[in-house]
Amino acid sequence: MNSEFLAGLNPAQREAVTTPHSALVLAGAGSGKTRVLTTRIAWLIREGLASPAGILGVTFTNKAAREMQTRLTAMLPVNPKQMWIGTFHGLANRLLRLHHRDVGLPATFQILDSQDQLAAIKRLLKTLQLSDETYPPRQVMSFINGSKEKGLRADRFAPADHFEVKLTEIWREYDRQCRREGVVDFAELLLASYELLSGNTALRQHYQSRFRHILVDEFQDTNRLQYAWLKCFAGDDNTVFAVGDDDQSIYAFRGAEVGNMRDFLSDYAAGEPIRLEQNYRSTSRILAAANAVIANNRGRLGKTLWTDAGEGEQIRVYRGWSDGEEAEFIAEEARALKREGVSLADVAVLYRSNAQSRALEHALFQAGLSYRVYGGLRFFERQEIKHALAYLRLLANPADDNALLRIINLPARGIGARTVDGIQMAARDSGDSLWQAACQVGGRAAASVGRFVLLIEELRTAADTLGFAELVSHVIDASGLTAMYQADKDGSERLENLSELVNAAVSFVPDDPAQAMVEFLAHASLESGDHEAAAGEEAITLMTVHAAKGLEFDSVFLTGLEEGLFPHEQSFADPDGLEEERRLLYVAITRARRRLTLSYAQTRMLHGQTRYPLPSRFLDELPPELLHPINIEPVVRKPVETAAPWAPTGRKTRTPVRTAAPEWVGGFRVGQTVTHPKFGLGVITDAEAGGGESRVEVNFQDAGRKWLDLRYAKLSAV
Ligand SMILES: Nc1ncnc2c1ncn2[C@@H]1O[C@H](COP(=O)(O)OP(=O)(O)OP(=O)(O)O)[C@@H](O)[C@H]1O
Ligand SMILES: [Mg+2]
Repeated sequence: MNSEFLAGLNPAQREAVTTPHSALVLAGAGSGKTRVLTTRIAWLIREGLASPAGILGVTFTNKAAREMQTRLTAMLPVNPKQMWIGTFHGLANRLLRLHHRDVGLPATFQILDSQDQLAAIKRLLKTLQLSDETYPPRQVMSFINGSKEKGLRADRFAPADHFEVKLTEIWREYDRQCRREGVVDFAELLLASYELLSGNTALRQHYQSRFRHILVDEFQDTNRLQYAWLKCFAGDDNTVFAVGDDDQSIYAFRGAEVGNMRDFLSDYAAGEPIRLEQNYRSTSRILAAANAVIANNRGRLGKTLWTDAGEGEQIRVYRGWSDGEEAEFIAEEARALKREGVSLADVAVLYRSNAQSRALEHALFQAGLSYRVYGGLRFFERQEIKHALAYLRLLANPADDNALLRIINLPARGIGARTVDGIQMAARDSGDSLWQAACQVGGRAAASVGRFVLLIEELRTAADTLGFAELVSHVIDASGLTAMYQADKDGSERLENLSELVNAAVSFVPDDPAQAMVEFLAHASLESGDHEAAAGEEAITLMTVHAAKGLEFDSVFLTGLEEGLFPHEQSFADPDGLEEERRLLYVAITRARRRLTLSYAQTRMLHGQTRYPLPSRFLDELPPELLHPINIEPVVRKPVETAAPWAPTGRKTRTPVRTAAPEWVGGFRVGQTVTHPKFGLGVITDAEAGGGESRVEVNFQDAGRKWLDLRYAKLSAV
């Protein structure tokens, strides 16, 4: 039992690593849950209690899976491919590849990412001659996915009303279309592999005796289907080891259920959860801030978290006049850190919404700092990459109608929309794939379509002789994509990305070289946006708080702490929504090891609109003694007689003091927070002065935007 892996762990961690039973580790951020899980795998193998092939490990992102594999190969002489470590989707894909026949899929089935899925739904609505105003494609998509994530099938679904009857019909047709084309969406990956196992006792027993040890990280974010999926692997003799933190559950909007934790304890007779209470990540000030925020949530399972890392620096709070100024401040700070010798790889800038990254990217670019945006437009989602992949997909699977539609006239080769419609109609009538229909086109379009068919056939021949990476390169050139982007004066970045795609193909190591293309295409659909094109270079990490889960950085800038943004406006109406936002904030704060900077702006451009947000209510939930306002004069707190109606109970008021005033009108200026006896609290968004008249426009928290004449309006500054 005295493995070297146990040295350096605290007693609770050691217990978790070595427990012979199924167990749930319930512990706060940075307490070593992921470390314990990884160490447990290494320990089980080293002690001879498990073989690498007997491990099933579920992580939340592909990046986390890769990190875990890298760590394990450093600890043990194992081939990481032997262990099944991956995301739910990645593992489901692996299962379906092995058993595609049992679920009626072709060996080369393709995975639709959400963009592809949306395109497939739009195409279907057109075929069914349904209006996408009556049936908005996104709504159809979330109906289908949401239902599948509950383990449902169109045949067993009980529609609640006429609209759902119609949606269910579309769903049934959509599934038929996917089958015909040999494609599978994300929700289907999980559901089909779940049905495969739950419906086949022999197969289930096979996997149960293979994977003696099942380990799950970030367990709080599993949904019902994922829970049921895991259960298929867990027979009487398997141990299931799950680690999680109810305070970090941030995917309720996608059906994640903290209730799974309670079920886990009873389903696996796991006894009491194992608690880890020491945080090894953050300074005590950072931890105190996180603890203070999350204490405002109800119904928590309850945990203790402490650190002996020392107080550390205060948490800095910066207020920018605009989002641009906020971004410049961060760029300036990052530059200063770099001058001090801090590696940019230790710096992260986090935000609530992807749309915020633009201003930040701009400022970092201007400052000449390298950065990497995660989870924005993923590498494999870029249009030029999708075009190239569509050629490969059509080579791998001629029935892939999505792929054919994308490239039949791209680059333009004189095949008009009417010809494409004709092909679609012919395919519908004969039940053929679009490819088969295209091969039979006659008449005026025969020449142009014929050229396309010849091209694909030529590429297919090339696929038989070329290595995979050579094939990718050949496809990009022979298809005309290279020439198309060369002719485009803004095409140079796209050309770079295309050659990066060739690089990705060169460095891709398939499990089965004969299947390199199919495996690569699956990888491209599942990859969660952490393609490290400029790997090796030290760069600042830009990501959403959701994407930052499980990660840690020495310095964290958390931006956009504004009402409407964080907490997000969609959460206002619903106390559960607000609690989820608070958990998100808890996740964000606990990413920081040593230095945390919070920032907000008084004006922000979002989705093409200028907003004048109030500072986030969450700022009020942080104990003031932990904070160091950088450019805000001391906050004067005074009691209010009546709290603003939208304010949560217990909200303290604060007197924001503004930076240099751009424009004063009758004692007020744009950006200022004011109150009105009838309309309540608001922010001045515009002002006009002329003659004896001065007017201001105020955006009231409750009453919306109003122009007020300053001669009559009883406005007062807050
Ligand atoms: N016993 C220990 N001694 C020293 N460092 C430790 C110990 N346990 C964990 N750590 C370190 O603490 C940090 C946080 O660990 P880890 O990421 O495993 O926490 P976690 O509980 O998974 O956090 P999160 O909830 O954010 O996912 C890591 O840098 C890890 O290496
Ligand atoms: Mg973790």
